[in-house]
Amino acid sequence: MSRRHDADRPRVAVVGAGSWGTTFGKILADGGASVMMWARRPELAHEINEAKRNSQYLPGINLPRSMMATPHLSEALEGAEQVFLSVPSQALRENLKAVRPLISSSDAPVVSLMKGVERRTGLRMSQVIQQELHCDPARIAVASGPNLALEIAREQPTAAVISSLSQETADAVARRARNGYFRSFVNTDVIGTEFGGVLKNLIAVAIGIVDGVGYGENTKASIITRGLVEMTDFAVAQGAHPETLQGLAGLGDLIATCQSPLSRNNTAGRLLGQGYSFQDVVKQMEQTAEGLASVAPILQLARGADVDMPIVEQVKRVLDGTMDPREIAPHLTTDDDDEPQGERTGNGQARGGGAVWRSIQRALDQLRHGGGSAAGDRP
Ligand SMILES: NC(=O)C1=CN([C@@H]2O[C@H](COP(=O)(O)OP(=O)(O)OC[C@H]3O[C@@H](n4cnc5c(N)ncnc54)[C@H](O)[C@@H]3O)[C@@H](O)[C@H]2O)C=CC1
Ligand SMILES: O=C(CO)COP(=O)(O)O
Repeated sequence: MSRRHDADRPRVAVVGAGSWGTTFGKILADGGASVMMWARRPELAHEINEAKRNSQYLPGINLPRSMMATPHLSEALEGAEQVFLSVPSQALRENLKAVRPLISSSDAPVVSLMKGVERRTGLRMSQVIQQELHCDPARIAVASGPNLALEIAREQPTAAVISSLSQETADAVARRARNGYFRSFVNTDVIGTEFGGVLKNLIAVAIGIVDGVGYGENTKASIITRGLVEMTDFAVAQGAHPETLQGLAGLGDLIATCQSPLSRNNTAGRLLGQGYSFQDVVKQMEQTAEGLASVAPILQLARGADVDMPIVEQVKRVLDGTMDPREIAPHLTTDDDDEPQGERTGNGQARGGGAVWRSIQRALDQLRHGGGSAAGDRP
């Protein structure tokens, strides 16, 4: 089968042909683009081209004819109007070094589909892209939301947020990344959108631990609810808008990832809760569970911003083997001398405290004064 672009369709490139890269390629192709995937392994590129399948990552899914793959990065990127990146976060920087000379004369938007931070630097993926490509940040976008790959590959409807400092870039990417089963909203809060995706992974690991030890719905509901406060306090302290964490990239993704056995972070947590060590879990995971590498840098950033993250702290302790998973709770059980806290005040934290409550109040104020809906994702 030929791997030539259809001249009538806009060309896009997707770097990384795992479960999300391949699914996003299908979203783009079903939205009208001619998609060239870069797959590291030639045999995977061959399977995508010849069988229109990616049987390892998306069993049972037929891929569209307008989706092709190549093991050659230069071929994937040639003439691409938009470039989507979907490799594990820890591998992004090394891959960008190869991408850079190939797109140096292009001003195509570069879009991160990833949900991790770099372990060594604590940087978000858009920051790593900016550093390695030396490009205008207005060219960079990120995509995030409740997007379990296999559900989307089965064309079950969902939505996401495309975020860029440039409204124009966000709009251009959102127009490309939409079809009958996938709706892209836009915002300009890159920090909130990226951290939403990173942080919900950590809460999903905690929920997996709860499942693994066999606790029930109360424990999960309280960890999800307090987890959202933790996520919001952290993200706001880093410069995010609280509304973003109430949207698809925050609450939406938190619900999807915490509830679904398809989630790799949730699965990794379940194994930890069942008593497997961190090393055993890493060995058993066949796909990327970003949360495992993000815990330490997130806690370091949280300490720097004076934000408490008791749930994420417990995940770290379980990963380190210094806490029995059965001690998992929405609070640190070792802090039993704490004074009672106001539920929504976030414990008076430095800058992020009370962000959830403030955003709810702002929304209520706007409604009361006839100001329409609260700020946030817009289609
Ligand atoms: N799978 C999902 O449902 C979703 C995943 N994501 C994010 O997408 C990103 C990619 O994850 P998945 O595709 O799910 O992971 P995956 O484990 O399914 O696939 C990762 C792909 O990257 C390749 N890879 C591994 N190491 C590499 C390296 N050093 N250089 C180049 N390629 C390498 C693998 O061969 C594989 O093709 C992650 O940040 C994840 O959080 C975001 C939304 C949904
Ligand atoms: O980000 C995801 C869903 O939105 C996928 O979650 P996992 O990486 O835990 O599978």
